[in-house]
Amino acid sequence: MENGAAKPVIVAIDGPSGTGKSSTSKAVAARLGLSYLDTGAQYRAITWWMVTNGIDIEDPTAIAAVAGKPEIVSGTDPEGPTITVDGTDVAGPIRTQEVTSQVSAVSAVPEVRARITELQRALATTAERGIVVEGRDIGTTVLPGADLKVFLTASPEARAARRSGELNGADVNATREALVKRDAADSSRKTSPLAKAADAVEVDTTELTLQQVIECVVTLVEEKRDAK
Ligand SMILES: Nc1ncnc2c1ncn2[C@@H]1O[C@H](COP(=O)(O)OP(=O)(O)OP(=O)(O)O)[C@@H](O)[C@H]1O
Ligand SMILES: Nc1ccn([C@H]2C[C@H](O)[C@@H](COP(=O)(O)O)O2)c(=O)n1
Repeated sequence: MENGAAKPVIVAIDGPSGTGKSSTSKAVAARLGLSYLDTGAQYRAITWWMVTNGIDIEDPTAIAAVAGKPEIVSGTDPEGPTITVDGTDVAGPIRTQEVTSQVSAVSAVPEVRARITELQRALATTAERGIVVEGRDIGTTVLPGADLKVFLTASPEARAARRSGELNGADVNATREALVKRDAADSSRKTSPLAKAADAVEVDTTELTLQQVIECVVTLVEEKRDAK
């Protein structure tokens, strides 16, 4: 690039729930001076709006009809990511059990995915230094031309233990069942399901510390960036 400025690097990090996508992506983006986008937060935000406005979550046609209404804005600073719906900060409300239990149904509706995918691509193409985008279909559908694709995995037991720790010792078995159920729904939907891209690097995080995963991904990004 002219003036010696580095070319923007686009990183896609996908994987099932609780594999460490958010923690890893945020840390990698902060270390490398990149933007960060949590696409799960966007699907949670539109789900929050549907729930708040009394839309029947069992009715995909009703969801599709209003999918274009809420204005969802994501702040992409990895040191303080933000998410608003129609100007309201929803960072807290989108993490409730009510939203978590309904987000798979809402995110399976093609009109919802088209809307959110458009927002994601706009943010990715305007990130000056590049961006780390995490989700379920980033490498396969949203940014198939990403410079680096990483697919994080971990055993359901490890993921449930991590989540239970976050939820102040919630029952590990119930947590495990809930995340396995959500992964099954996310993997089996027709439109851009949770899937590993053929050219993604798979990292099994079961036996790795978060710091080890971060170092691994930072190295992968630096290798790609140096080769650009
Ligand atoms: N390698 C790891 N070892 C131990 N704990 C980890 C590891 N990676 C992440 N964690 C912890 O597991 C929890 C879940 O991580 P995180 O939210 O990053 O996962 P996620 O894949 O983004 O999940 P979701 O898709 O449900 O949002 C967090 O408390 C995080 O600190
Ligand atoms: N690219 C994405 C990101 C997320 N979703 C859906 C499916 C998840 O269950 C839900 C919440 O994501 P999380 O906050 O747990 O990462 O959002 C999706 O369909 N596609």
